[in-house]
Amino acid sequence: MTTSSPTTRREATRADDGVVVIDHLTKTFGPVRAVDDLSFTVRPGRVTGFLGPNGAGKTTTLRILLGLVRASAGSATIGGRAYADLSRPMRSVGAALEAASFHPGRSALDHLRVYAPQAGVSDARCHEVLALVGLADVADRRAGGFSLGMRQRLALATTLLGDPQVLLLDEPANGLDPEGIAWLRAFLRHLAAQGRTVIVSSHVLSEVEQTVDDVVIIARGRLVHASSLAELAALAEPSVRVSSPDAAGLDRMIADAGWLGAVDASVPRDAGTVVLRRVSAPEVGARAFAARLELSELAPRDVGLEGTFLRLVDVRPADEPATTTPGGAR
Ligand SMILES: Nc1ncnc2c1ncn2[C@@H]1O[C@H](COP(=O)(O)OP(=O)(O)OP(=O)(O)O)[C@@H](O)[C@H]1O
Repeated sequence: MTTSSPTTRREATRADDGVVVIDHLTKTFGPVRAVDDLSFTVRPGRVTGFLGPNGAGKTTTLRILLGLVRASAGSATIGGRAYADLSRPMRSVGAALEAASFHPGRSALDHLRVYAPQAGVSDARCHEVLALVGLADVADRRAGGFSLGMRQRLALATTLLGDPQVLLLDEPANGLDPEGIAWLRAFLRHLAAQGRTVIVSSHVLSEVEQTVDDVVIIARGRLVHASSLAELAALAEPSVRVSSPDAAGLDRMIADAGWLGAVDASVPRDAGTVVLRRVSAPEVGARAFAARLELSELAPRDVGLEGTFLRLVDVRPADEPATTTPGGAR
């Protein structure tokens, strides 16, 4: 704990309103451990990607945060408070979790008017959020005729009604065309720059990697990795695809070099072709030359961020520790 002057403490308190803390959170559904002793913190002023494969526990975590599901153990708080204890929830947090459903016969504006009293906002705010998401021109059109992208924008407008400090959005780019995706990225960055906490969940990193500052990656309900996107990029490891007309010779070389553990088991292994992780092309070239092994392919692979993400969420032993620092993932 650091001491601070009254002024800075007041500022800090305001910023703290947007801090989301998941603390040793566990949720079981019968025999299923959907969330398993999960802890992480999300800060305001940044866009955070909440990532994990299907069934990882993202929705359950966010539903607990929104007070829709009760935790089995641990806590999930916004600005230090559980959702149920927030004095004006729609001012604190706006969420678009499920694929939004709208009354098809209701106009975009009327849809927002339904939620306005709950958010404690005026009719003017309904117009304002429609303009913010680029739907002002279709305010009076029926939502039933909207494209998926327009429905996503309307869902976003709904979450913004109460001018919330924290935004929780589940796969918000889904259904948007490239122009819409570019708009969404700029918009989310703008919201974070205003000091809001923006959490975007997705099961693919590539969908959000141009939008997020930070990543929280979970798998099987557990934390796998939490860092800035830049730190995640630093975890990329080299990998190389190697082929030889002499399949037996290739196997021998891999064994002699002590690379059996480096063979990527997730890549189909054709006779005479393997993918080696954490091994560089020059290392393989030198070994092959020394072993007088003919190679027909020696191709370094750019795993990219998505590759690093997939490696991290790969099924790992249940007791293997999560990583929160670069270089610690093994
Ligand atoms: N109400 C429920 N009853 C029983 N099991 C549930 C319930 N809700 C979630 N689960 C299970 O908990 C696990 C985590 O599900 P969750 O929906 O939180 O994952 P997710 O990361 O959001 O996945 P997706 O990306 O597919 O939405 C899954 O095994 C799921 O089947």
